[in-house]
Amino acid sequence: MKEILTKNLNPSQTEAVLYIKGPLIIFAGAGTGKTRVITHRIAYLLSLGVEPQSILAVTFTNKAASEMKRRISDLIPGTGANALVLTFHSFCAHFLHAEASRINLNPNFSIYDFIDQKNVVKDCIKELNIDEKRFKLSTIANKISRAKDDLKFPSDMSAEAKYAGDFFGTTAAKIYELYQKKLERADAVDFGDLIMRTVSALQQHLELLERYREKCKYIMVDEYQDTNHAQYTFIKLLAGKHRNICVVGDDDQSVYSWRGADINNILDFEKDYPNAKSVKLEQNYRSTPKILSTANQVVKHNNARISKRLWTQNPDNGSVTVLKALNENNEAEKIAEKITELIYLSMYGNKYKFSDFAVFYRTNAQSRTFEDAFRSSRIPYTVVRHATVL
Ligand SMILES: Nc1ncnc2c1ncn2[C@@H]1O[C@H](COP(=O)(O)OP(=O)(O)OP(=O)(O)O)[C@@H](O)[C@H]1O
Repeated sequence: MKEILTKNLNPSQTEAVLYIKGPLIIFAGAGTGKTRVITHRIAYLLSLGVEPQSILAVTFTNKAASEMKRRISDLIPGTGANALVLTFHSFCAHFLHAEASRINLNPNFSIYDFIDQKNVVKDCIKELNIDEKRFKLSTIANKISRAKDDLKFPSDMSAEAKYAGDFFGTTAAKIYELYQKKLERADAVDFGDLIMRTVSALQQHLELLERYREKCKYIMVDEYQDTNHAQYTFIKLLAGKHRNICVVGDDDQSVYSWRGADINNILDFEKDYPNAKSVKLEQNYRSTPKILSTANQVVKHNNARISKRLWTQNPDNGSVTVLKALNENNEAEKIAEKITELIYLSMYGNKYKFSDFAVFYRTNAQSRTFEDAFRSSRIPYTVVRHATVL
């Protein structure tokens, strides 16, 4: 089985798949077979007779979790489907349902999304007679979410704000306190609570912690560079004893600091888990050498990073063009013009279709400018969004 599972892996991938005892960090550049490694590693554990339910693989999106599950099932039909591959939020939601009675929670609790959260904040602001213009709903809702990502209770937020003489923070802490009371009264938890309450439960009830440590004997975390403090603590608690923890990520692809992600979680892994093994996946299977050298030139300027250099055996074709634009509207117009030009030229050679083009942007709000430009240039398009976390 070992030979079959490693047949389609390069040497670094094989090393990562076969290293199953003790802490392992896999630095995986884009397109280097990260998902292939995680799925093969789980399949390898299963092939050794490890119970599927004792392998926990955590991802950030449901889409990633189902893709991984599908690939594991292809490798090990039957048992593969039973491995615990799920998001942080769904693991914690299951945990809170299962352990509700132990931690003073109604097992039929509801889960509030960001819209519900903002409605509760609105009620709190009203009830506390606070100026809604100065204390904007979404700013406060975000501040509460960030506090939970950092495992901070209203009392922590209040103490910090008082210490810093921060009036805004002191008021936000009052809102946070009332917000929590309202959620409790409604038997509700929000996304941040799912993880924060799980962490608190594991910290406060040693018996629970031991039981879950025993249950989750092998832990894997995808996109580790995107974990926030709460998720990091959750993993550290579960893996703290057996230390069979494998994290996969790329410090060069950390884009969620605005959402509480802490790049130090990946950079400090080897400090957190002394004697951890580290494997770098640097062979890229998706891009051409020119794209990779351009990317390498950009990321090498990042301040704190683990040194790595992506390379590929793919043939070189075409070059990277840098387009300078005056502003975001001009940028979208120029891209629309370029697509129109290439499609028009193709009418004779039938080279490009609209579906050959993809536009990547950093934040959802940026889609608007492209959508406007595409509509006015009559370019058909689809906006592909991230799957929700639950
Ligand atoms: N050892 C290998 N030999 C040949 N092709 C490979 C190998 N490893 C990965 N690939 C191919 O590289 C591509 C990327 O693999 P995969 O989806 O597992 O990577 P990833 O690192 O998870 O991607 P992403 O950058 O989206 O996170 C896939 O097309 C996969 O088939």
